[in-house]
Amino acid sequence: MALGAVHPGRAGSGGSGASGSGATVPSGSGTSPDGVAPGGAASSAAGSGPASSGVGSDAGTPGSGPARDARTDPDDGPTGPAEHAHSRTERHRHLRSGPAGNVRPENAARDARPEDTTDGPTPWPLARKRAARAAGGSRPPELSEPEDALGRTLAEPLTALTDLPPFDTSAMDGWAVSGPGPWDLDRAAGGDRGILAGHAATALADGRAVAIATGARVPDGATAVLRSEHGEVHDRGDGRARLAAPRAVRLGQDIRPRGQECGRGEPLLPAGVPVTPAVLGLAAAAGYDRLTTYPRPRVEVLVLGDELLRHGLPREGRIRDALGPMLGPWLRALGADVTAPRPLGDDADALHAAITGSTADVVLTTGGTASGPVDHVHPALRRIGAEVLVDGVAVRPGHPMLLARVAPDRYLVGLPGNPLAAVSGLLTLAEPLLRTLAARPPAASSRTPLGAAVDGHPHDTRLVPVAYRDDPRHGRTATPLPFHGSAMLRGIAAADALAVVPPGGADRGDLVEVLELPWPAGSAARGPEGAGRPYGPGAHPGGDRPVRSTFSAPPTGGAA
Ligand SMILES: Nc1nc2c(c(=O)[nH]1)N[C@H]1C(S)=C(S)[C@@H](COP(=O)(O)OP(=O)(O)OC[C@H]3O[C@@H](n4cnc5c(N)ncnc54)[C@H](O)[C@@H]3O)O[C@H]1N2
Ligand code: MOO
Repeated sequence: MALGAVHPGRAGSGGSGASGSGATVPSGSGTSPDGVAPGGAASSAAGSGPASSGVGSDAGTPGSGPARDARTDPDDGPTGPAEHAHSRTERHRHLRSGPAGNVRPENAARDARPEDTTDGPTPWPLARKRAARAAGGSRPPELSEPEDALGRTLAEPLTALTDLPPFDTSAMDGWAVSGPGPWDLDRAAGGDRGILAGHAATALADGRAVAIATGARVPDGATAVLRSEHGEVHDRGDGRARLAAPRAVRLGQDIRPRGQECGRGEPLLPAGVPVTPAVLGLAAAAGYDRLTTYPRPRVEVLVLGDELLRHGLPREGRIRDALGPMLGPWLRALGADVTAPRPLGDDADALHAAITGSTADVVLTTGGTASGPVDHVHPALRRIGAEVLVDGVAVRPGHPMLLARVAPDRYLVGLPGNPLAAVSGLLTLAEPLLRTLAARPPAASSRTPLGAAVDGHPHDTRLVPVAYRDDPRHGRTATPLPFHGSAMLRGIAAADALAVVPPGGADRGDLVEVLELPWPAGSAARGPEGAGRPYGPGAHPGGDRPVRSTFSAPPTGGAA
């Protein structure tokens, strides 16, 4: 519950007079049009639009936050909105002059921070590294049942405990034949239905054939399997039949030889591989009943905030807890074991007791990271003498996020309360920490061209929800989505990934790092009214309907 969130310098920056915005509160209220309609009509009118991110209160204004105020940040530079409200034209001018095209040269010296400075927010890439290295590794490996092993990491190589297939197997329904045809059909050998999968077979003599099912063990003496659609049976009237093959039959045709996939003792997968459903299948086929895996880190989620409701509609200034329902499944997808989120309200003693009493590897708090009167996370950490490893990160949204060691091998990740800021903290700090604790392999870094320009924060990284779209010029692009304000989840709920936009911004077509989300790309919401509409001119999501606000200030909040 941060109070006083109105940015002191924002009054002059609001009120572009532009109409048609999705913002429902006036500038200075904490809801920024930045998150709503980057590049939208209002932004062009203001000349410093929402896309000039990092400029609204949502994107945060450097040096303005309580977390920063607590420790003077020499790197923050000027804090006034005027400094940050670069027009797109202005930004492009800077971009063109920079060698990498992204960082404005005149900011480069100011932005350069020594790798391990303890002052000021930690640069985003360094924060992720620190989180990954905070823990030495996982708890010791253990034998787990397949259903528990799913999503964990193999602690030992998977070695075949059997040949696969374990015997010569028919690949087709038809007949096992011995030698060149035609063949005497042996109806007695396997009964009417021939040899079925899972049944034993007697040896087949040269010149004879027997019906066989897919997956059945091929009898000794068989030289090939003839598919049912490729053979002709001629009844000889005396209860016997002849089988003929109009086409030539190759030796070994449609027989899967024993050991074709692997021999017993052959390595199948190395240690360190994540256990996917396919790995579970392979392990079962190869003879495993249980797997040796690294245990999942245990995470306890503490949801702070007296204003939060767990059911029903927002009322009397209170809102629904959006993080409790979201974080459990998200953390599970990141490999953690998560208990039901605990709502703690804004109670300093309850927080202290919950942190010190927890047996989880990681306590994850939501809200209370700033320095409002009921923001208890920092005081709680001081009270227990925790070692703060990351205290604020140069990223928008989410800059007040933090990471601390609260006891040997026990960690606390403090996520800011604004929901998209919490996602930012989850991916910046919790994901790398949990990756190490779960002994998961590092995520493959992937870079994708941006589908539209994104204005940058002067010296903080931005994380922007994107959807993958096909672009005639750039192929698959990461197209920024609207509704990416720190208090909003509408953009991320329609997103395939989060684009990492470097300080200074990036242009359409620039390759940017993307953080994949733990659900399939392409499953994001689409449609004309969906948040999946791309960012850019004409994509103003709030411009086509009235804004429901009791305030009379311009709905866009201007450049804010
Ligand atoms: N004077 C300043 N105030 C604030 C600054 C700043 O720089 N100077 N930074 C802002 C930023 S950025 C963020 S992010 C927030 C972080 O604040 P807290 O971590 O202390 O979070 P709260 O104040 O508790 O909540 C912030 C906001 O989010 C809502 N919230 C909280 N929990 C939930 C939840 N589980 N589900 C949905 N929404 C939640 C809460 O009601 C507030 O609206 O601080 C700013 N303040
Ligand atoms: O509102 Mo804050 O930018 O960290 O999300």
